[in-house]
Amino acid sequence: MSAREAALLTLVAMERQKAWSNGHLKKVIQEQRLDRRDAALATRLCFGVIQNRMLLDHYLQQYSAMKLSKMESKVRNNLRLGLYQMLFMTKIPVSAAVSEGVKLTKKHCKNPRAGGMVNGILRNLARHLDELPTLDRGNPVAYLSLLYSHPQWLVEEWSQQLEAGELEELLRWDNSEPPVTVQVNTCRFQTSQVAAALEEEGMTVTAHPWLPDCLVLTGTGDLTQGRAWQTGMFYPQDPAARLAVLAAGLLPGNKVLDACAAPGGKSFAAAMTMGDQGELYACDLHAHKKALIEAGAARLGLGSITAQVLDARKPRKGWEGTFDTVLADVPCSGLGVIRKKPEIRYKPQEELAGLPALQGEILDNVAHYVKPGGVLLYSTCTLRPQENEAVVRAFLASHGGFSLEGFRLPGPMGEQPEGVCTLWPQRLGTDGFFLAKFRRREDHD
Ligand SMILES: C[S@@+](CC[C@H](N)C(=O)[O-])C[C@H]1O[C@@H](n2cnc3c(N)ncnc32)[C@H](O)[C@@H]1O
Repeated sequence: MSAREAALLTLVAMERQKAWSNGHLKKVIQEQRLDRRDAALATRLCFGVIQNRMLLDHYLQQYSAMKLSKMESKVRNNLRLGLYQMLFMTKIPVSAAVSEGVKLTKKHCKNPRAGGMVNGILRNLARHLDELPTLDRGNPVAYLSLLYSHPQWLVEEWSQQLEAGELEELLRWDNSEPPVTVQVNTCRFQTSQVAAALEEEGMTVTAHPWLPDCLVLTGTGDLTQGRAWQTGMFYPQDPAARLAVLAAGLLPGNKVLDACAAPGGKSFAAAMTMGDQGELYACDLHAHKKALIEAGAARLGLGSITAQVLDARKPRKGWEGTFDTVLADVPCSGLGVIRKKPEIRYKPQEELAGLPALQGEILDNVAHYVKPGGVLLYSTCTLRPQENEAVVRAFLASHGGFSLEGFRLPGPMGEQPEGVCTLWPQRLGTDGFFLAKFRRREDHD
């Protein structure tokens, strides 16, 4: 199977089965044994189409008599792949982008006329690539929305938080290629030892500019195949996710609850911060995810972690007031991690409406588990005030026993005296996160 075919099948699966791009693509790459070069090309094509879907569709629609929405999914996505290569992958000859698109359409589409249609539309576009109609700049939000393929409502929301230049930087950032960052398993290995092992596997390794024991990798291929992975030397995690744990100020011997823990990244970071000394309950609602946490903890050799299936909205007998720290890394809209999950931007806005209530419900319940004087750390990987500041305000208004407490983070974020902060990707070079640290008063029941 070619790289283009792998990308096409993933794009179609995303539309039909609501598959995640990354998960489905990895499966196809493994099943079809694509080599490193083809895997990289398939990934670039698939992510590129998702990242630019609105813009591609805007141009394609102007060159097609048939509505794109009425086309068979394989035809529509073949057109997108063809135009994406012409506009964004200038090293690929335009003729190859067209002919491969036509070939794949003929192979995969039921309608015998589909190949001819794809050929006609792509050839016509190829002839006019230098004179595509310019985008209307009349409405800046609509213009940026189309140029960077982000839904208009989202650009509108961010335009209320960021000035124009920064807003565009964020949108551009979302469509850029994310680096691979991993955290060293400091409980068992030195950072230099892990860097050397990864270099031996053929990767280029650099130390993260401001987060200790974090490595930035290029030329990775499938990380899980190497000895460094198999011996538990590291785990993949964005620096922002580790900051969310560092903000809590954990100490060896602490009793910690990670209430929404799967696949386990923050639990692993927490266990490492505590030198694997203490008790760490890593819980998640979904039974199948418990195994993911357990497998990760076993691979890393972290004995302090116990995984459990638990609904963070429901009281758990015997846990009231018993934890030094509770981490509430709640389910959210994920709009801070668009760079890694490009399709998350297209989630219908209505589907996000219930999230603040769910986040509030989880926070209300898990707050009971914090012992007097203990910490509750709220985090999301989104950049929407409704799921961030508004949830914090509502919590404070109904929990007189808790107040925000300042914390210090490594790197450019430094001191956070207010106890809340947004990690903006375009400023920090990380995923987008929101953190709030609450302390329960000693004298409050
Ligand atoms: C943002 S993810 C957590 C990521 C994780 N903390 C990490 O760093 O790897 C949110 C998690 O919350 C879980 N979840 C959703 N509703 C929940 C509930 N009511 N109780 C517990 N977990 C829940 C989801 O299954 C998901 O794994």
